[in-house]
Amino acid sequence: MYTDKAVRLVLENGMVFQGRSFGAEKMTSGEVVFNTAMVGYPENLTDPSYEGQILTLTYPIIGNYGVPANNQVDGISDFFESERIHVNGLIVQEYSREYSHWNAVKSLDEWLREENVPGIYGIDTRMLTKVLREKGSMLGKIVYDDADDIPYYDPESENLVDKVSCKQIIEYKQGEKKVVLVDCGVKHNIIRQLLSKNLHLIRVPWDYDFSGIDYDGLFITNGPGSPDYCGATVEHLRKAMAGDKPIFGICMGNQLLAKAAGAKVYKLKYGHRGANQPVRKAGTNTCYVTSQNHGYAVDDKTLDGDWLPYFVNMNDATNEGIRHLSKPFFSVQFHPEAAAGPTDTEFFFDDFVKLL
Ligand SMILES: NC(=O)CC[C@H](N)C(=O)O
Repeated sequence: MYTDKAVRLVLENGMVFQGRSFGAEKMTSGEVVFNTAMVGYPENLTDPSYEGQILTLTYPIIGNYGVPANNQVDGISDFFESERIHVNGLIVQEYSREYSHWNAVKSLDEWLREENVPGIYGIDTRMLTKVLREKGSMLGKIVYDDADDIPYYDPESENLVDKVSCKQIIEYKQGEKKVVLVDCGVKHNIIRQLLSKNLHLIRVPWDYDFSGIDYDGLFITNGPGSPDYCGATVEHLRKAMAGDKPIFGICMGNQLLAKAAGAKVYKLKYGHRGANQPVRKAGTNTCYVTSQNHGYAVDDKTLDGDWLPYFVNMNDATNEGIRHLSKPFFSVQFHPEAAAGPTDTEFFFDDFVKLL
């Protein structure tokens, strides 16, 4: 049974939200962010880009479809986005004790306890989200009424990419075309997508100098925290950009490609996290609904003349992708692999394969 103790969510601006615990019986701290998707907690909790964050789900009833089994083929899980839960804590309005789904094998509460991650329910997540939208993302902590306080933890005080990237090269051999995947904290659905295109994937750590590999294309993954920690990746990308082999980046990959191109990246007030973020292809009226999870954005006004903005967010007009004018280099800030979310932009994987 879940812990169900009186616990508090405390924000760095002093606001306190009273709730009750589920999941692991443990206090926690991190950056409090919110995701507006209605479904997708198994994918979101295991997305490495959420490392160190306390995730608020704005959909008011969470847990009612349980959690799937962690079946894996070659280390790639069927339904999760990595090997473990990456959030430091989970904030929900109502936790559904009952669950029912064809592939559910356990409750969300059981899974959180197994992975030693605390949850808090009974929080007015609409009010909390309004606070985060007005004041910006904030540090926060989940603390117990009957225990000593803990300090705030700022996930941006350390290199999170180094924590979640693979530690050595992993090869997935299938087709003839060789793609180097620079792993900044890759979501498994990116690997599933690329393998479904029959590629020979060589997954390398974020700071690996891949220039010695004879590859056909380069892929830069998503990843947690500030892109400023990934100077090594940016240096390697710059060297690759002197040639003309195709480069495709997603999310952190967009930010790192932009930095390699000389542009600036800044932190958004509260980020984009959800499954219905509208983007428009620059210079057209073509729009897509996308899955997103990012706190930083590229300042595309700082791109030099060889680069163009590729997509624009229709809510706040921030950059959602860049492309090179003449070379086959492009990246998107949103998630074409979805997981969770709409698959409308999955065609980018085919676009990339056609360039190889
Ligand atoms: N999903 C991602 O790759 C996120 C990139 C980066 N950590 C950000 O928050 O903007």
